[in-house]
Amino acid sequence: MSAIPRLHSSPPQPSKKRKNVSDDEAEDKPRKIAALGTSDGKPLRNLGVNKATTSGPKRALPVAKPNSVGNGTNNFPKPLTRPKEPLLTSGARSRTRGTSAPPTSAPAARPSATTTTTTRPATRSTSRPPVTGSSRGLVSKPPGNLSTIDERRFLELQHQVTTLHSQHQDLCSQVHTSTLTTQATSDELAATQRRHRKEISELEADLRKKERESRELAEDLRLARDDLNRERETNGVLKSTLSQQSTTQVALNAQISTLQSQITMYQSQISDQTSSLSGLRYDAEHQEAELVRLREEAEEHERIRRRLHNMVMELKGNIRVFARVRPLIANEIAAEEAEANMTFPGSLDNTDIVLSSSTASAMGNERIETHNFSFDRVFDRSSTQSEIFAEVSQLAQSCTDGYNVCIFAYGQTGSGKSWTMEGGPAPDDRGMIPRAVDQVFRDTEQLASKGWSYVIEGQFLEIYNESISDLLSSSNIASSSATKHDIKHDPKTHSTSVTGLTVQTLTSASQVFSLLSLANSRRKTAATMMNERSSRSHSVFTLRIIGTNSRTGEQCRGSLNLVDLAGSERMSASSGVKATEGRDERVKETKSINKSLSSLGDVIAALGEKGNSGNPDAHVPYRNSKLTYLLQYSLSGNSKTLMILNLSPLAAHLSESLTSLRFATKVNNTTIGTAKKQTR
Ligand SMILES: Nc1ncnc2c1ncn2[C@@H]1O[C@H](COP(=O)(O)OP(=O)(O)OP(=O)(O)O)[C@@H](O)[C@H]1O
Repeated sequence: MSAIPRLHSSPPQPSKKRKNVSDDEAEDKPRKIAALGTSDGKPLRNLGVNKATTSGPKRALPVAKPNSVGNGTNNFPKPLTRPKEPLLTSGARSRTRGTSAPPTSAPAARPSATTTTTTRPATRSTSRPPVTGSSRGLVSKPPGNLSTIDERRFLELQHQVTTLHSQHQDLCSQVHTSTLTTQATSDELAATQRRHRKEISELEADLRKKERESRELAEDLRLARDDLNRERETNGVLKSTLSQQSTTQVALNAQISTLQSQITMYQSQISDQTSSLSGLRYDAEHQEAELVRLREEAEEHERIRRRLHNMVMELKGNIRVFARVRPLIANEIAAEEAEANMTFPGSLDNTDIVLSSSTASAMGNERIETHNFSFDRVFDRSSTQSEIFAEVSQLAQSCTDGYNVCIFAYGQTGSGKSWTMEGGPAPDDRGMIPRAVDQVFRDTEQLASKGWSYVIEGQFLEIYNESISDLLSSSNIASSSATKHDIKHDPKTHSTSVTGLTVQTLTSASQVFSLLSLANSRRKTAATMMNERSSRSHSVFTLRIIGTNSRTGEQCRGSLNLVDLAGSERMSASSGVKATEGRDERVKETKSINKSLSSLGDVIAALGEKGNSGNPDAHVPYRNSKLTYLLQYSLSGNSKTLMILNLSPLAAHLSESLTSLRFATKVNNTTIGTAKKQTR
């Protein structure tokens, strides 16, 4: 805006002139007022000037007529008022020109301020009426009818009029000068305005351009602000992340310093331990030698243990006999069957059983007989399976040491043989077979730490009417019974095998249990087909255990035979079958059973005699029955044999119980030599 000139600035010359004019007017005003009034200050209208001049030439005081100035037709001076400021508009300028400015030709004749006084008479003579001449005439000669006072008064007024005329001329000259000055100023102002308009239009164009630029800048600014806000948000996120990272870093630094101090501590410990390591190494070598020595010692202890265990078993007798009386079962209780009179004296060692029976004499008197029996252990009606196995477990352990072991269950039908050997499904009711199998697998696992590894094989057969059936065969029991099975002995290894019999390699006790249940289901099928065949047959479950010691190279071969014998009742007791066909079959069965059981007794008796005579070549009739021939190596002096005599609690079975007790006593009194370990 500095380029815009100030509207009120004007060239110095005209301004100075105008100022001079104003100053002159300011100086002239009091004089003019004073000149127009009387000496005592009264206004001129109170004077009788017009009245006085009515009679003379008409010369009125000049009255301002705006449109008559400068047109040359009116010579009256302009009123004694200050000239107006010229307007800036062209209309105003034109009016100013038309009223107060002289004609355009006037500037050529316009005198300067200094020449005004010298040229005034000439100007008056050309453009104004000859006022001065008539005035002089009045001054020089007043009317003759006036008094002296009035004449003097007239002269004074005339003088005043003259003075006023003179002043009027001066004022007109000043007005003219002012008009010229105003005209110049107006032209200059117009030029300035045009220049200003041009400048304004240029400035407006600039302004529009600047506004456009401003809008663009504002848009840029808005975008930049948006960017800035986004950057601020990002910055805030980064700041919070940074503060979290800083916190984590502080924690990590603390951990690092802790770890470094620990590392320093460990390094010092390691250096300490390194120095003691050589000492420890020396100790370790010594301890290793000590360990070898201890291991050898342990193996020696194991050998001693086995020897001592065997000695204990020998002291107990190679054929041992337990007697067990079963409790009454539900149907017997319901039928209120009478119990036999059995007592168990000697509660400390549990080895005795006393049966009392009453018979009527020929004279009709009642005769009471008591029968005392003594065995290795006697178990009364309340005994449990685990109590029986506590005595049997040592035998099961012997077979892993390389001995042949044979456990018989002997007794009449229904006396509890199967219950004792196989037991019931509940864990507490499990019999000797599952418990012995468990023990064998446990022992082989424990002996593995002493260098022993074992191969265990199993077979399960049945002897019915002197023929062998395979209870583990995949074919049905009838076709299996038709297959001929021969018994073979190997005198070198003292092992027995049966031709055509299924032999399973066993790896766990659970596998054995599934085999036993398979065999039982086959026996039940056979029982349906063949009339209580299970009670009339011998079943033999055999585990063969072959051990090898990887450290000592020692080998051992043992076997465990678990035998559930057929019912031992006599012919008279089993003759209750009415049908001829069934009776013949039962007679045949009974004969077969009695033959095998009496053969068993004969073998045991012969073994006893052999032991007593000291003749190793004495004959033992093993071949008299399939059962004794099969169990040859388990009954000989090289084996350990246990007979569990099962007894019925019923009074009705007392006679059979006494027969069984007498047979068991015979066995119990037999010494069959010293068991021999089958090792190489
Ligand atoms: N100690 C016992 N506790 C409970 N019940 C028993 C016991 N002993 C045998 N029993 C039950 O007596 C009944 C006959 O037992 P078991 O079948 O074992 O006799 P067994 O001598 O094997 O007969 P068989 O010669 O006919 O096979 C079965 O019902 C059996 O559950």
